[in-house]
Amino acid sequence: MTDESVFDRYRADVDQPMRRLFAAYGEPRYGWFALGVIANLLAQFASLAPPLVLGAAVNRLNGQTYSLPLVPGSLLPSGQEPLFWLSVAFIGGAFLLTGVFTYVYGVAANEFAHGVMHAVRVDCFEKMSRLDMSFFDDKQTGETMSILSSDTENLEMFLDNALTGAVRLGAMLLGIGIVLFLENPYLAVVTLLVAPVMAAFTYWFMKRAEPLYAARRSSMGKLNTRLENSIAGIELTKTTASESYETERVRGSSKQLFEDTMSMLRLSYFYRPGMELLAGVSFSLTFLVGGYWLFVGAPPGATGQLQVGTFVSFLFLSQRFATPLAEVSNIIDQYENAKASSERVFGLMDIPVEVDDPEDGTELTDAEGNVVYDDVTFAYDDSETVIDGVSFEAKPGETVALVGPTGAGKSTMLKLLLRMYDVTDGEVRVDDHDIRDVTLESLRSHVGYVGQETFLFDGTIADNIRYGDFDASDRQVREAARAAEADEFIRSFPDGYDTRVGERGVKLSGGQRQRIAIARVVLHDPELLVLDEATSAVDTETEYLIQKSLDSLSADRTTFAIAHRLSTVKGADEILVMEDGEVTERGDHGTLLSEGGLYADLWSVQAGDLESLPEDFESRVIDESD
Ligand SMILES: Nc1ncnc2c1ncn2[C@@H]1O[C@H](COP(=O)(O)OP(=O)(O)OP(=O)(O)O)[C@@H](O)[C@H]1O
Repeated sequence: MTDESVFDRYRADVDQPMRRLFAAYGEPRYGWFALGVIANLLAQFASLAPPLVLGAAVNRLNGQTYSLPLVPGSLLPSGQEPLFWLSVAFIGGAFLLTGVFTYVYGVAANEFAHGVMHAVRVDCFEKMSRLDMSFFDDKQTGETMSILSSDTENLEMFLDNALTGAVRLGAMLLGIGIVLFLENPYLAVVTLLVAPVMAAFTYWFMKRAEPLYAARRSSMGKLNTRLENSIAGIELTKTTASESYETERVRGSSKQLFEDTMSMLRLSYFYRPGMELLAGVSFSLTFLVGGYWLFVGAPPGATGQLQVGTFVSFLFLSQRFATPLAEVSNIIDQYENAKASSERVFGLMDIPVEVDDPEDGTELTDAEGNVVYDDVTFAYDDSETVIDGVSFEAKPGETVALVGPTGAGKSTMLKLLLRMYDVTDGEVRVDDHDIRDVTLESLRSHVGYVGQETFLFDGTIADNIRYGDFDASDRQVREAARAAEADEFIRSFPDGYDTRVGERGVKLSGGQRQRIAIARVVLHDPELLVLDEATSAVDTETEYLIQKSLDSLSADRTTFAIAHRLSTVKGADEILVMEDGEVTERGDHGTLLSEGGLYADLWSVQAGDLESLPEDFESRVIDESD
């Protein structure tokens, strides 16, 4: 469902993701990268020394000269015993150096890879938190989570393992190639004869593997989305006894992933032994030609003698080919994953933010709380108009109530004030500023919002009241809770204000969560208050308590209240009755009752007086979009 998403649109336009990744995130850490590469090269070169020393020692024992590539013979001692000790020192020193360089390489490569991963993750989150509400309306949670976790991990794996693995492989091939040529060019050609075949085989593998990796990634994404959805909907699954249905759905997605993984692995398992076989061919050829040279005489085209020690070194070194080459499939695997992951990362980063801070935005300071909706029209995305030419004014300190049938556009109206979305036409002004001209932070910090459902972060009750005013003292938190009629129930918990609320606040009742949300607003003390059916989800007794605290909260600040229970907004300065995105009636409670319109009918319904309803009542209150 989320597969064909806004992500795909921007992902498709990401150009050269890996280059961009290096330019944007690699650059500040190039020092670590360079150190890692150099240490890696040195470690590889040091590890080539023991077979060469072994070869030289064997030569000496056969009465031939003890020589090492790149080491001038004049520096070497001539006696057998000093040469023995020198060999021991060389071999010991080579292992020591390999160890030290491998350590340096490990530290540097990880600093680089994890540094990039950390920066990418934080930037992705920062970008995500600035994205428009409409992005979240499309429910991209699973996809966004997987970018923040598994995609950044893929990048880390590639930068840490594969990139340095590739460097190591290159260093190994280069180092072995050079050493072999220095030792014996003829035999070196024989040993390296299979290298072009290996390259062709690798190319073939990469071409075949690419679509298989893509298929696997896609089924992995689908499975994640499925799991995300199934876990989020566990309550519905249980209440409708649909566990087996959900399991079947997960089984289907998991089976697809299994099959795609197996097709990929079948190719991969074919490649790895294939490379090992080619490395074996290289070894056998070296053995064949070198052995022939030693036992029979110079092979066609070769001149001179082959020393036994040189032959031993060759055999050891040509064996070294196999392991790093077999790693190529891992490197390709991780490269493909990282490429797709950086596409996803930059796909997210490239999503444009519509509702953003204006350039040179004004700070809304000391708002008085005058709010004007001036001929406001709004539609979500490109769909039909939800608010249609609405105008009204709320003077500082006034309460404006919005009532009307479900789907009429009441919540949408208030979301426009918070700039969760921008108006399509007209403007919303606070203290004579078009809200699009002031900074988002200063606008929102002047508005307190209590919705139908309250989200609480996992943490303590005090943390949740303090959310948004993080420096508030314990005393201020308690006072706010008292004003929100929450102090009493909070203190009845054994841990009081330090009680942990559980994920999303599940350990508290709806009414308790709502009172915590109100306490949060009281503490914040905003000039504007938005109450979107703040009491709809609670019982009558709690509603009474909440209403009491809301009444005192709204007494001296501009308040917008949406209510289905009309008794809660009876005292509002102005009541706007909305139908199909338009304000069809306006006035205070008395005026609206006397007009005998929809408001008066709704009031009759709530008073239980169904007899007096006009015939068209039902058709007016039924949401046509349902
Ligand atoms: N995020 C959204 N994306 C697209 N359309 C939306 C979105 N939210 C609401 N709508 C549509 O906008 C219209 C107005 O919805 P809104 O929530 O503002 O109505 P409401 O009057 O507050 O309803 P209720 O009283 O049921 O909360 C509805 O037709 C709804 O389907």
